[in-house]
Amino acid sequence: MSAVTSQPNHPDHLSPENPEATPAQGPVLVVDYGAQYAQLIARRVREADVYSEIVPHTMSTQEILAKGPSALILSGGPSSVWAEGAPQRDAALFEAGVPVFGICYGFQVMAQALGGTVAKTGMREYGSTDVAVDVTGGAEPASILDQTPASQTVWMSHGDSVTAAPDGFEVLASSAGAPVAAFVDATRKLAGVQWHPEVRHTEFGQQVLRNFLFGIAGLKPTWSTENIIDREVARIREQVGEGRAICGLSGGVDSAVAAALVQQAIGDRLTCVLVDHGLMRQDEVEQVEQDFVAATGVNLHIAREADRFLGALSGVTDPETKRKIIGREFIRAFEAAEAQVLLEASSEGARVGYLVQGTLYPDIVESGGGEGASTIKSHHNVGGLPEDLEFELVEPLRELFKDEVREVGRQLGLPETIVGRQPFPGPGLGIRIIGEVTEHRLDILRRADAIARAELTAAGLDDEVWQMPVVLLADVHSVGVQGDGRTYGHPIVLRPVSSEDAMTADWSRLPSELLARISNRITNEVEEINRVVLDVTSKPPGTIEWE
Ligand SMILES: Nc1ncnc2c1ncn2[C@@H]1O[C@H](COP(=O)(O)OP(=O)(O)OP(=O)(O)O)[C@@H](O)[C@H]1O
Ligand SMILES: O=c1[nH]c(=O)c2[nH+]cn([C@@H]3O[C@H](COP(=O)(O)O)[C@@H](O)[C@H]3O)c2[nH]1
Ligand SMILES: NC(=O)CC[C@H](N)C(=O)O
Ligand SMILES: [Mg+2]
Repeated sequence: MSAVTSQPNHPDHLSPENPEATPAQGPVLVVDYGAQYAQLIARRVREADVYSEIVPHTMSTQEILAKGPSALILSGGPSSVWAEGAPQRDAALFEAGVPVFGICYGFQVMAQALGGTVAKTGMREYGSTDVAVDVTGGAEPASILDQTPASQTVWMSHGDSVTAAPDGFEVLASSAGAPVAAFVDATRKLAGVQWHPEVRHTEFGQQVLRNFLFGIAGLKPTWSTENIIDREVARIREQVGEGRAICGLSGGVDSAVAAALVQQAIGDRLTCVLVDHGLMRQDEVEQVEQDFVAATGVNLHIAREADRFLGALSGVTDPETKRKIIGREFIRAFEAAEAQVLLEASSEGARVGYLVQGTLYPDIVESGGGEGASTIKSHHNVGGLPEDLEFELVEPLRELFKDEVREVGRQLGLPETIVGRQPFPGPGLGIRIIGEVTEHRLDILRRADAIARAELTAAGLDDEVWQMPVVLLADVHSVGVQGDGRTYGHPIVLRPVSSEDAMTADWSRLPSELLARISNRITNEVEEINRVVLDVTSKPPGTIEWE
């Protein structure tokens, strides 16, 4: 399951010019109904050594079958099967003899197409959910729940539920909000689950997928993989040729790995640019400047642009507007840095042309870049890019997830202090102040954040916690009593989460002594804060960042 054993969703791999990659067994096609997780499903199938790629739900049944799939997986999606214009599927797809597995919306589509019932029961389930497996029935010879326990915790994200399975199906499991949570018709090789087996937080998810692929569909693990590093270095060389590139470098994992790959491809024709947008954490810019260059030897230019960003953000409170402004100003800052970079490289008059970004697949899908996927939030480096972008983007990691990127970083020899670093969003503290972003509010948040981070580190929990945003509720006040006097200060939110790829997350159960220490220190040392609250929401339904 390492980065180097995963394949992107790239049609070239199945093209006739690439006979080596053309498997005797047709691909498992993931029909994307606008899911956040379609790419994750394809990745999990490939991790089971079966080739998989994604097709849009707008493809007709005939077109899908013409691709010769060995099996189909219908993904989740934001629609309700009852909504007008909701994507549907005719029964022909299920009658073609090709094994089909439905996940969440795909499960509901399958149930509806074959005569089952889907209803809005009013019982919605998001995040961790208990399901009871019906062990009495136990579909023979193969069930998708083989080798999983009678009671298990899965991750759900649904409002509609299947209340009656179609004829010929056996109901395998139920939950409080999903009377039919899994079903199978082993004879017709059709099966489905209401939950998400593809996310890491679903404990037996990979087993369920394997049960479908090997037990129900009878596939063989024939897919072997190629090396991501070799492939990406070759792609970058082809794209950039003899040109020059700048890389937006934040000190985070993704840009560090992207920079290392591009450096391997084009050497010192790469210059890294760290934009100090005034939204960084305490001492962060200085730290990246020293430690990063020492560890990697990259050519680093620091663009000091706090005035540009804070000016543009003045008076803005809407999260998407903030994100778009930050995305635009990042590009303006890179353009301004370009001239300086060329001057330093004595190539005035030329153009850099290429901008390297550490964009990952989750940034793209959350920005609404998947097939029919909802926009959850516009990541500054994707959905926040301005229309008049003149750089050609170089994004060697855009098909990968964070755990894969960390693995690539390790293979490239980057130190653990960089590849193990907790993520920090490009828009920085700008999306952790709920309300307008001002110098004063940034200063409050920076001081509180520094305390929380120092205490987490002192407790030795940096590796266990994926990240811990500290969020300032700048427009909220609450009453307190300090030194026998009344205060009317701001609350601050701690959002520690565990995750593997940021697609799903759970709130971290931090020791209460640690929470007490953080709360005590922040309220004592940061005058403007008189209350510390803990966010105990999983993703879904929450996201990790508040904006
Ligand atoms: N302050 C910054 N200066 C320059 N580029 C930046 C900055 N912040 C973010 N970027 C660019 O935006 C991309 C996306 O940011 P993101 O935070 O997702 O990645 P990262 O910072 O590299 O890694 P991590 O997820 O570990 O924080 C980065 O890879 C980088 O190319
Ligand atoms: O570079 C980034 N630019 C962005 O605009 C952005 N928004 C969220 N994040 C990070 O992405 C991961 C998932 O975050 P959410 O659960 O809040 O969507 C978490 O790790 C977030 O910190 C961002 N990173
Ligand atoms: N994640 C999903 O596929 C959700 C399916 C559908 N939109 C529901 O809420 O039930
Ligand atoms: Mg970052």
